[in-house]
Amino acid sequence: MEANKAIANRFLASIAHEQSQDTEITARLLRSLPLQKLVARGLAINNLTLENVRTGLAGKVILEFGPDASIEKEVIKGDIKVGDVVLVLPSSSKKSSVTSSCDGVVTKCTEKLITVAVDESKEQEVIQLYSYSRLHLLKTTNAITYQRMESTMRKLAEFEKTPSNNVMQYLLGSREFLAQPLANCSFHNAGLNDSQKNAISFALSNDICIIHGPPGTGKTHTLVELVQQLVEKGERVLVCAPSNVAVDTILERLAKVLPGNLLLRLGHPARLLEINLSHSLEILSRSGDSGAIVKDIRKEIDETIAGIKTLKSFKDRKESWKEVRRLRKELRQRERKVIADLIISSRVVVSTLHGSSGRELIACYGYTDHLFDAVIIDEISQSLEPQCWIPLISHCQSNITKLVLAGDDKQLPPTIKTEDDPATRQVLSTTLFDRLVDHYGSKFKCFLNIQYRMNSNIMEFSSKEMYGGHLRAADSVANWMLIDLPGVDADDNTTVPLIWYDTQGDDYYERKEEEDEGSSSKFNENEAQLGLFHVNQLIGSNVKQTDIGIISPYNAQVSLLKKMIHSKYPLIEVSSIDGFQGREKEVIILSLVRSNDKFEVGFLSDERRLNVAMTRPKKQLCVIGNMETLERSRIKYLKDWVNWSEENSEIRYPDLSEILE
Ligand SMILES: Nc1ncnc2c1ncn2[C@@H]1O[C@H](COP(=O)(O)OP(=O)(O)OP(=O)(O)O)[C@@H](O)[C@H]1O
Repeated sequence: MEANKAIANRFLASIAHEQSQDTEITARLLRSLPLQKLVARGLAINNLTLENVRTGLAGKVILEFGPDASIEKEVIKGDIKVGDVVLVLPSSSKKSSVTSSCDGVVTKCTEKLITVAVDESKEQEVIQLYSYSRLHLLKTTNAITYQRMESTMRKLAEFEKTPSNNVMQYLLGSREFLAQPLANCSFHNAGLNDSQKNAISFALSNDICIIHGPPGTGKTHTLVELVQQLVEKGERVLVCAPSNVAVDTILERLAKVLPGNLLLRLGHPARLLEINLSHSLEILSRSGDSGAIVKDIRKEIDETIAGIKTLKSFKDRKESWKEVRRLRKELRQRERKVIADLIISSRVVVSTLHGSSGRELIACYGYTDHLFDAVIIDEISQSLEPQCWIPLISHCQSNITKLVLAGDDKQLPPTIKTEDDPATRQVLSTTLFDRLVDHYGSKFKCFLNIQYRMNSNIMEFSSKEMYGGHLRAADSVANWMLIDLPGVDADDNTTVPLIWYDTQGDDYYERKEEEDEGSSSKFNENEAQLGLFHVNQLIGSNVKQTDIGIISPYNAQVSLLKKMIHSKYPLIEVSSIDGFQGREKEVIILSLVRSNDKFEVGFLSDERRLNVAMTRPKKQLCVIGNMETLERSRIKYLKDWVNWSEENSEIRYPDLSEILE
């Protein structure tokens, strides 16, 4: 079988399984937990009122919800965020009628307002929602992301022979890689280090390149310079990442170095930073002359819809809907042209991987044959491989001649929901980064070897175990400690980069959360007390709350820590390790939780998760955990970590009675 069909078929089966698992897990939770518990788990937002309905871009209606003022002062967001798919339901409705609700995508989520974009075809359901005084949102499975991966894989399978495009051939493993001599390059950013310069020159000279950037090594820095260089060469670039957060990070940096009119952000402008708003396709399409006409039509539609609410007779409502449909058709035609003009006149388009197959972009091929020369994908190790194919397959008409992938295979992989099928897990957890390195070795991989985040002691174990000892700390950070922060006192807690509170002994036994639908997590109360104890000491030494982060691999421990810490220190960030990937703090307290006689370590056995945890702090890492449980587990990485820590960190043996005083 041809390589394209083999890859596509492998993923098609896995995507289908993953989607069914994801849907099943969500459905089980929605079925079995009452609304209050769903809210407590962050899966629902209750007590909302529908305040406004307006027309969005590309056939979407935007529903604006606010908190029901008689019950809540603000929207209790839980885990619901921009990009999530939600069901909108009347608060009075029985769970059994969930299927008849209206679904949409969250486009904005603040304390005062949450907006949901629904398809215009759902207009009847939207009108029905108007008659309910109180509504709630339920987080549900995002079928769209699966559909896009699936249709991309189907298109990949349809190629009758290997495509002539070089980039595709590398991805299919059907082309030998021969590195080209490095182009001479004059860099805009004079401060780039040699490994960054090398990566940029390599990417400019070759069709394909992987930029391997361990934590804090300036991946984004490097990509920004690369984009500048490509634009100067006259190339059109599509920059993608799996999440909106990652996309916005790179957009913010690009906006500082590229002329505004060359840069365009696809997707909802909801969470864009102020500085990025001027690049939003939606905002730009509303300005200028053609934007003004489009705006007028939109206004007319919104007024007509608002009027429908007040109409009593079915016939009048039907007539008004007919008018809305006519206006929408006109709006779509005008909008399409305005949007295509904007995209074609830009040089760099930034979007999520899924967004790269959006209607707005694809419609441009009605006006031009060629949109992009180069595709850059950031956070490749957090993307499923089928996601990475989306920009390439959606724009195969453009005949992409360069692909640059950036990421780190030693940090957390994409989340996979499937638990019951190891084969599916294996297929999906192998990222494009892994597969290419497996096939081509390091032939087109460029390693960034200087990190600008951590004191060298904090970095050392990670460098040795995960990066072959090749990572170095920049001089500017190698020796920094908490005492270097303005106003911080010099004492035992601020002049040490690595601290371990060893909790071996009976006082710190782990406990299991009460079994609930879905899962049961672990927690360790006395470890949490110890976390609070260390925080008290740091605050006593004048370290700011906002400079401290507390993380743990277990959600139950995160909840416990939040309760304990936030009542006293509301500005300290408490998070799961997974939720903290890509972030940093001056000091990180890591609560490991596991402490048992069987030496079971659960989540701790994933070395990539621990690697993320230990590379978040800049000036101090404080680990709270039972060294014996780790040392006597069967996991070599954990044994090595304990042995290394015994030599290289300050080990403290807490006296619990003093701490609990
Ligand atoms: N050549 C350099 N000289 C000085 N500082 C640099 C250099 N390259 C990167 N930095 C700094 O290092 C920090 C990390 O850079 P950046 O955010 O680009 O890294 P990253 O690899 O994308 O980060 P992450 O680990 O979160 O993925 C930033 O504060 C950046 O300013």
